[in-house]
Amino acid sequence: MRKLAAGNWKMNGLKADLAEIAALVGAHSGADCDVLICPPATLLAPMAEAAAGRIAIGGQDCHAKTSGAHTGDISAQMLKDAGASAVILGHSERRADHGESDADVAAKSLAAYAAGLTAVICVGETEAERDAGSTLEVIGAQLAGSVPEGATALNTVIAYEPVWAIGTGRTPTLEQIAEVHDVIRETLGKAFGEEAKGMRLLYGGSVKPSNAEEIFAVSNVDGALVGGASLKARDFGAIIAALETAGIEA
Ligand SMILES: O=C[C@H](O)COP(=O)(O)O
Repeated sequence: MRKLAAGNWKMNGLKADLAEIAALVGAHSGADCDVLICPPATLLAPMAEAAAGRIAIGGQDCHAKTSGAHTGDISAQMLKDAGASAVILGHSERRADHGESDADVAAKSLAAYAAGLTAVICVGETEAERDAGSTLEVIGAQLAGSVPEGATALNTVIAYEPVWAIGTGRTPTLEQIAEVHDVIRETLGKAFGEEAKGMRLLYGGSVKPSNAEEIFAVSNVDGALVGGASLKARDFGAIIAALETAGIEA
């Protein structure tokens, strides 16, 4: 399967930062893995133009409906229209800041499919849940509630992001990442059969150039969803290079 390096710019980036995309496209448009950058909505269209189809561009959220009286929201169709081919859904920051439930994430995923976007559906446990020994149970429930019927290897990517590892510089052990990713693959297999084998499973949470190689060598890790280290072409480029190497060695 082709690996995926996805960058989530979160609420960062001004027009001046489009230079990072130009640098990334210049250096990595022929990469031996897929590259996706999800900028804030204000930069979607100019970034898609700068990327010129050589790397993929995605949104960070979408509404479950296609249009209507929903001030401040963006539909999947609008993301597509602006040049996106994917959308991150159910990120823990959306779940925490906007009270998004698994059912909301499932509804948004269906909207993404209908618009022809790939849904990058995020799951992950809090530190308290890990300490309580309920990580696998939490992930299982999030998958069951957030990944809708109709999910395929083409339209769905799952990102495992332990909440306590996001932006903290802390990461799970490689064994802990393997344990969760293996369970995600198995759980998806029970729900979606053969399709699950081709669904890409990304790890996210404090991925950086210095730890990317060892994380990409872990079983069932098919790429990464990178926050802070995706903001600079140089750092993200190093992560892309580590993923390309992992793909060749696999
Ligand atoms: O979506 C990306 C993740 O939340 C990871 O963020 P981070 O790489 O800054 O820890």
